Amino acid sequence: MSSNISLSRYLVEQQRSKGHIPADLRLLLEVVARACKSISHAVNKGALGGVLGSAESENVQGEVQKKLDIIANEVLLEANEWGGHLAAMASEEMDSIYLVPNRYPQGEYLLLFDPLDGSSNIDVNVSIGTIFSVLKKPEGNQGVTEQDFLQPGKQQVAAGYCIYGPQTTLVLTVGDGVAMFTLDREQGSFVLTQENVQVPADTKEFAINMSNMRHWADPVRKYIDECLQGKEGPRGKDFNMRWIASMVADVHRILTRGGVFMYPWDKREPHKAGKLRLMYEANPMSWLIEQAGGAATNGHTRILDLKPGQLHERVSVVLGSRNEVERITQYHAQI
Ligand SMILES: O=P(O)(O)OC[C@H]1O[C@](O)(COP(=O)(O)O)[C@@H](O)[C@@H]1O
Ligand SMILES: [Mg+2]
Ligand SMILES: [Mg+2]
Repeated sequence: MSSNISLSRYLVEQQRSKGHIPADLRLLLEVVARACKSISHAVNKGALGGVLGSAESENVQGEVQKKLDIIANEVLLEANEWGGHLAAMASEEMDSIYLVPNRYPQGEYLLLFDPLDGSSNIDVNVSIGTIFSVLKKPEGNQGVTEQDFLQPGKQQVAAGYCIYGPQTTLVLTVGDGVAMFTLDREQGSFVLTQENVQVPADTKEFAINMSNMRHWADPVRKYIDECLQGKEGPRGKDFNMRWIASMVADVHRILTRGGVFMYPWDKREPHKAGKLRLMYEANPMSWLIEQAGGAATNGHTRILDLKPGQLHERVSVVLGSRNEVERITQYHAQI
């Protein structure tokens, strides 16, 4: 159902009547949305636009980059660097931070992004997305360093993602709940399609990569074991499983109908806290989930309270329906 409220109008209301965001943050979010629209067009062209397949490069995490990883990164950098709202940006695809060049006006915000989430889904035409997080540059500092980015997720001033699926939908929070905007391709604009998104506290659906089961720690194994026992087990109900291998798509499902998502620490690489990145994957998703009434922990601690030690820090993630996240977190305390 269309509401005829555009993203621009929603943001103006957040600024003027609700006083939630200043004008330059509103303008920054408009630019991020425009960049997502442009990535959506590139995704839709697929093989016709020459955007499928691998590039011959690796990112800082040692992962082979897809062409679309690089294209999406460029689109976000180019769209945002000259607007005057930002001081610097950081991305999954760049080793270190990107300072807004001196020839452009300097702003007060820091933008972090995973330009293309779910890269393994690109070539097989399955949903992918862009994740973003906005922080305020610490006051009083001249210039920007990586240190300025290392703020806990609870200090985010805006966060969201754009999913490129059967529909392109931008999902946003500025600390006033979660709203969803669907791209109307005829109008060329994002239109409000859901406000006050709520994740139910209970669920019968979990999302985890089951192929890693033998590597999990005991609390995760216990939780999934109990789910798999269904009606006959201690939970007394049957569970369903989904795994899209794109965090954006899995979180979008949870925001839409509930569920719990886990990418836990495992024994394959014991020195790594997890696979997902704290600052531009876990933090923005955790804030969205909390704003929708859900919960997000690393098995022990609320994700938004974690103080990052480095830009590309990894983290174990448990998020979604509140009662399930609490149960899994309790298992970590007990076992
Ligand atoms: O292939 P796996 O190990 O199941 O991992 C899937 C996870 O990896 C990710 O794709 C990582 O994101 P990138 O595509 O941005 O590297 C998550 O979105 C997803 O939850
Ligand atoms: Mg990702
Ligand atoms: Mg990515």
